Amino acid sequence: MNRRYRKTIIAGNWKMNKTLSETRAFAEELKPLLGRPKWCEVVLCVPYVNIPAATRLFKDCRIAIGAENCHYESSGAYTGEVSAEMLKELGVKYVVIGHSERRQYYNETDFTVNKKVHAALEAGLRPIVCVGESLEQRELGVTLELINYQVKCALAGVPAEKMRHVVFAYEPIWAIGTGKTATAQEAGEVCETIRTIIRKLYGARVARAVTIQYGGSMNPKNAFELLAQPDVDGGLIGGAALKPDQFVEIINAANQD
Ligand SMILES: O=C[C@H](O)COP(=O)(O)O
Repeated sequence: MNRRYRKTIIAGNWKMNKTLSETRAFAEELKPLLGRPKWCEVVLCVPYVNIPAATRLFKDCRIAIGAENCHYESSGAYTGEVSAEMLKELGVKYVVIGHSERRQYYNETDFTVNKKVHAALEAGLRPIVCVGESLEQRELGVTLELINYQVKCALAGVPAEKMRHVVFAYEPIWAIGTGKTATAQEAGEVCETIRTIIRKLYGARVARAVTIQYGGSMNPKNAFELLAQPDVDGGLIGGAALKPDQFVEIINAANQD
């Protein structure tokens, strides 16, 4: 974390979990555990159907609401899809783009990720752009080349003045939901690489202001060490964000002086 230049963001990604009543129960349990907001911004990315309730339930504890995906067009004949504009009007602030589960199960490509980044920025949302390698790619030694490709594709055509709204999340696929975490060094190395790519594209001033999260089995036990890496500015948290006590412990790790 480098709080001098950029915001630390702890974001939960609930994926396809929690009904409306479970969302209410989560809020009730979480609120008494939350301390005073300090350094970090806290975000909960929830299923579309829970967004209206979540924006109301978490407003008084200053948790921003995010969506887990959006379409790249602003409207049209795309049955079942939701646009960035629609999310914006509901009070959504962040949107996860290009999560590996969407790339794997819904054929999202670096090309659609780029279109969605543009759509999110156009609508006034902050995209949390996910990049990361599979186990095979790590073992082949191509992680950094792949990250370079994913980051450059995601940012194609994004002007420098919009970059302060963009967040990256480095999520090694082999660490997602597996209990296997990247070591702090591995996470730090890739997050540093992402910043270097942004520096080459946009210059040092832009690069040092971009928040880069780590995601992949982050939990109360490993959060502090991961967040202590200079280029790891927060977390995108799946499983541990479903449990109020664990999520708060991670927020507390990010808030330590
Ligand atoms: O978006 C969150 C990531 O996929 C991490 O999920 P996880 O914390 O359950 O490994």
